[in-house]
Amino acid sequence: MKEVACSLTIAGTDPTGGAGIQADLKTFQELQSYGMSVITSVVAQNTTGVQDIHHIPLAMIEKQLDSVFSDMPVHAMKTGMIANIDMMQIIQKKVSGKDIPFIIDPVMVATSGDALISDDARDYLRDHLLPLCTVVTPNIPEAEFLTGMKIDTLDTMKKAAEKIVHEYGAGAALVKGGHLVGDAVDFLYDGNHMHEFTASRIDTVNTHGTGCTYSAAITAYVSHGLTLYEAVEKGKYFVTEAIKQSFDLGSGNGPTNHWAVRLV
Ligand SMILES: Nc1ncnc2c1ncn2[C@@H]1O[C@H](COP(=O)(O)OP(=O)(O)O)[C@@H](O)[C@H]1O
Ligand SMILES: Cc1ncc(COP(=O)(O)O)c(N)n1
Repeated sequence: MKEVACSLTIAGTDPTGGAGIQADLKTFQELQSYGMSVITSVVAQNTTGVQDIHHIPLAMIEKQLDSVFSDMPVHAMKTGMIANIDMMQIIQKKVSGKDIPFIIDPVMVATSGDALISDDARDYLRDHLLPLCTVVTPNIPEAEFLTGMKIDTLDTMKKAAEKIVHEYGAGAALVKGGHLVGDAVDFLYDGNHMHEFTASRIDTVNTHGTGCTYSAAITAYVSHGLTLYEAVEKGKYFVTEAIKQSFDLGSGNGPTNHWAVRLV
């Protein structure tokens, strides 16, 4: 029988296919990890913003998780948009105690600026989900919220990564610098070592779903058995190429190109 790596995403949707569950599944597919998904919220959104959000009933989120975990192997899992505390509690209950690498993309606000989760859910995520994760992947505004720090330099990015690990108990923190100026620099801190991943900044507005794509790539690589460092190194290459060869689709922030690495 053929062995296959399996990845699970627990997140919200994007009908235009650039972010959320759709971006995660496309990325898993490109990186040859069998993709599975549990939907938390159906989001009416496009490249210009969020038009509406419909939350999946809690019992249905729980049943989807049970459907996957009772039947399928999961070699790595990630979360994206988890809109409220009730949803977080269910996910906390279902992933606790499982010996599966767990990547949290602490999605709070869409690229368009629209809020995707409630204010109190941000606190809950920090206090109750971070201690469960292998790595959390905040962008600058998310890292600022998690740490209460002003982050506007490479040095403050590193300090935030250290705080997220030492004060909030995340297994590791990958603080992403897409929202700063200059090179696109990310820092991975694993409790012992600080690693830097740098790419030249690409001049484009097509950044819808970059965080989803990056965290999904890391999840897929980890599902294949790569170390976290190796997964982030390869994930950074994947997302950079996906931005470099992004599509001018829609009238706002267009989507990244998940085929990019296969094409280069
Ligand atoms: N214009 C850009 N050029 C190159 N890399 C970028 C650009 N914008 C973002 N990135 C990279 O894309 C990844 C996602 O980062 P970021 O935009 O900070 O996250 P999010 O999508 O969660 O807001 C990071 O590796 C970041 O460095
Ligand atoms: C359902 C959902 N999840 C996440 C994002 C954030 O996307 P980005 O990667 O651009 O921050 C989004 N727009 N929609």
